[in-house]
Amino acid sequence: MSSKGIAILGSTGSIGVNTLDVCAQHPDRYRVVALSAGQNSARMIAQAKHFRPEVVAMADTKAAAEVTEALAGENIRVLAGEEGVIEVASWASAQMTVSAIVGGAGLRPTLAAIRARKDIALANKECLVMAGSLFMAEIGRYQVRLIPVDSEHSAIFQVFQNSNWMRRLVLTASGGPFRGWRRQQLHGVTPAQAVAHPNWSMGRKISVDSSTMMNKGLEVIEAHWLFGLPAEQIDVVVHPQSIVHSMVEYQDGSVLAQMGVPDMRTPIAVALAWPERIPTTVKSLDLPKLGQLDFYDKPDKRDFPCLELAYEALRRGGIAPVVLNAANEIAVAAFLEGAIGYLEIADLIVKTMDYLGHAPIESIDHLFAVDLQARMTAQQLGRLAH
Ligand SMILES: NC(=O)C1=CN([C@@H]2O[C@H](COP(=O)(O)OP(=O)(O)OC[C@H]3O[C@@H](n4cnc5c(N)ncnc54)[C@H](OP(=O)(O)O)[C@@H]3O)[C@@H](O)[C@H]2O)C=CC1
Ligand SMILES: CC(=O)[C@@H](O)[C@H](O)COP(=O)(O)O
Ligand SMILES: [Mn+2]
Repeated sequence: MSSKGIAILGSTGSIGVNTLDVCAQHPDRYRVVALSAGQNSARMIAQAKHFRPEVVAMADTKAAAEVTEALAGENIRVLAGEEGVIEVASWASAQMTVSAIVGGAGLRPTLAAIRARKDIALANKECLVMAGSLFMAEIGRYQVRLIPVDSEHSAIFQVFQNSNWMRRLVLTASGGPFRGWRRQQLHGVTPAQAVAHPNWSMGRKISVDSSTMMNKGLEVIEAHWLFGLPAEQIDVVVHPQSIVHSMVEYQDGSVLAQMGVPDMRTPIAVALAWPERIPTTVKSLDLPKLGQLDFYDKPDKRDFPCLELAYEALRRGGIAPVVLNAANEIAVAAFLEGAIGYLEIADLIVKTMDYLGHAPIESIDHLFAVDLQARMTAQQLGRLAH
């Protein structure tokens, strides 16, 4: 059996570390050939010494200089800046690129990987939120395989049969750390409270998104592009245990769900091995010990407006999802820095979407221009420092 070359974008993050863990369990199947990250030079140096890739890249040039110095004499190329990350994404000996940079910064490198004909294991949901139709067109044009890593979309992918016979998709949402809270209780929420997800250990940005329900909104848009169903056929149900990762209801009434303990190494292993399966060290699901699984309606939009904002952006199309995503990234970063309060996250997204209005997206260059404009607008409307 020949081994598969793997490039990982965002190797120092939560998905990146879990991906390396799965690869380490199967050294005969996977060769880690290229790694990239942002600023965490210490973690990258340790990963490079352990996995011995051919190349690593740091988006941050100071971090790249630190990695270059630490890896002198190790026969590992070190690249810097976004160009370096793009080289890693399209590295010649990689067959698959794992897209796990957080936020819109992942879009250019992931498009580069597609154009270099790499199969894509996609964790970065922002790519599809921002560029859905253009992104899927590139996947078709370059004839590469796109396998979702996001747990809900991996679940649907695993039980997917034929979209013609689907009645609806049902995405499960944990409800996050503030499940059941009302708007008046959310005023004084702190970053430490917002990143404390009840079931998953994840990066700070997606953890805040889970707490506002924006994560589920982004996932509705992601599901639309991956599986081709309109907003009206994509539902959300709250499931606090995160054991049922999502469901597909077919027109004959049959509902297929995928279950497992909440551990991202399962969807990562599915993406790396598809259409085969590989063993992982993920614990078995002990249903008698769990006792029961609970399901509730999604929260009232007056308490958690972000989910409905995302549905609205999907229905509007054009620039709306790009603006939604950009404003959310600015607002979440500002909240994490203590510059705005928790409830101002949604307020700033609404203001930015209202300010920029409706327009079609004409090209990928136009999309990046709108993204930049939306980020600057959100900063101005929120009176935030650039
Ligand atoms: N964590 C999870 O369980 C899940 C995550 N996802 C999605 O996967 C993606 C990654 O999430 P997660 O792993 O939690 O995030 P983390 O914050 O843990 O990791 C983000 C990674 O991206 C790198 N990075 C950040 N900015 C840049 C940049 N400008 N250029 C290059 N690299 C950059 C970081 O590098 P450094 O730290 O070195 O600065 C880090 O390696 C997100 O889109 C998220 O929505 C989806 C489902 C589940
Ligand atoms: C692990 C994963 O896929 C996350 O996107 C997760 O779904 C977040 O949980 P929420 O359901 O709370 O958004
Ligand atoms: Mn998810």
